[in-house]
Amino acid sequence: MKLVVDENMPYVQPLFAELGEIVAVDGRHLDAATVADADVLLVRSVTKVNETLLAGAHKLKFVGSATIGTDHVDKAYLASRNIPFSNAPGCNATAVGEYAFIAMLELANRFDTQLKGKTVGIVGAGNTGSALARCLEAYGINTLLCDPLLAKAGDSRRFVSLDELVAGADIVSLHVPLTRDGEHPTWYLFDEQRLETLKPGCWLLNCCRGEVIDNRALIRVKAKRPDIKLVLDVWQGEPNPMLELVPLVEFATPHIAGYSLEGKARGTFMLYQALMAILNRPADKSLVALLPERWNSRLDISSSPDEKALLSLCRFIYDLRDDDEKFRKMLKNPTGFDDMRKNHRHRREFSALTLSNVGGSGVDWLSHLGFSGVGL
Ligand SMILES: NC(=O)c1ccc[n+]([C@@H]2O[C@H](COP(=O)([O-])OP(=O)(O)OC[C@H]3O[C@@H](n4cnc5c(N)ncnc54)[C@H](O)[C@@H]3O)[C@@H](O)[C@H]2O)c1
Ligand SMILES: O=C(O)[C@H](O)[C@H](O)COP(=O)(O)O
Repeated sequence: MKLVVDENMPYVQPLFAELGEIVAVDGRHLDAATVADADVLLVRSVTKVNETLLAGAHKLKFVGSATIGTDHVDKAYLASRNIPFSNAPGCNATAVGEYAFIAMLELANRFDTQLKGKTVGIVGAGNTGSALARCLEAYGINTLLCDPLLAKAGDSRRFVSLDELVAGADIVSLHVPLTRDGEHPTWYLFDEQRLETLKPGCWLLNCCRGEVIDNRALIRVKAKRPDIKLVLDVWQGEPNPMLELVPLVEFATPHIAGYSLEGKARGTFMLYQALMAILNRPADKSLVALLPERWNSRLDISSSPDEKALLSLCRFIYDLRDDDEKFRKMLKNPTGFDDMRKNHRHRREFSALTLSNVGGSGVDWLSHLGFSGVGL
């Protein structure tokens, strides 16, 4: 069996080697010839999976994407060829939620204000939006959720319309899939008109797909509205973001919000489970056995941290400033965006760090935030 696999997928050898020959490829430049005799194709978001790529791949038994998003996959085409497809819903949701939460703490620190007391609007309350909401609620932040599809499906949480969210939120964080059709398409959901209605001093974060914001309009609006502060992990036209947009952004990263070690590993593992089920073979390997141990030293805290101390704690896990600095330097190189993604040193999730409360009570919220705890 020949498995063509994106080279940026960890743990492929231990999970798939028993099935046959693994050919690791640069997913951004994968061509039809390379997949022509593949039995299995495992991709990430940078590979366009469509008729152009697969018309000659007659042996293909399975296509998997180790990602949450599926806008790079022509699922109707796969269905028309009866090729089973799986993605990895939720695999990196914790990573995205923690990234957005940390970014908000960083913004508060940079502008000498407090996250505490602000209202955060979350557009799209699925896996990543909910992961962010959990962090915010653990820290006592008021959230507004907008998700007309979940509202219609009977989700019991309280939802508001997008207009209400934008009118009420001091911070807006985007967590929707990229869609062009249906009742609630998200392509340019934040167009010039919508961007202009953001509250004075609003912070806007995009960790979903670049094209959910009209980036050209964002540049125009930002010129008129310097009060708006931006965190962008995703960009229209990746891997070539509009270079004039980058200096307007407070924290800029190359689509790595979901790049925790755990998140990437879960993505590969979910495809392993899906493929084994299709091949009718036991999926007897363990994800926990693949991952490195949690950090074994624990951090003692004597009292509930204030916001500055919380930021220090978060920076211990992930210092967003480092990636932002690297991103701005890397962009000078034409392949910098992808190079940085390829060589990214995956961060751990909050749960990798064990906190111990040596001082008493009042710190339960840190375990709700995601940290592992001893006596919290
Ligand atoms: N930056 C990254 O590294 C990264 C990582 C993971 C996911 N993503 C992107 O984020 C997207 C969301 O991920 P998820 O795990 O939360 O997906 P999800 O499917 O669990 O949740 C998305 C939610 O958005 C809602 N939605 C759809 N259209 C909407 C609209 N017009 N307005 C409001 N809500 C709408 C859906 O009902 C759904 O509940 C993915 O599709 C992917 O494109 C990016
Ligand atoms: O949809 C997703 O899961 C994310 O956007 C994913 O983390 C993107 O990473 P990539 O597949 O491009 O490596």
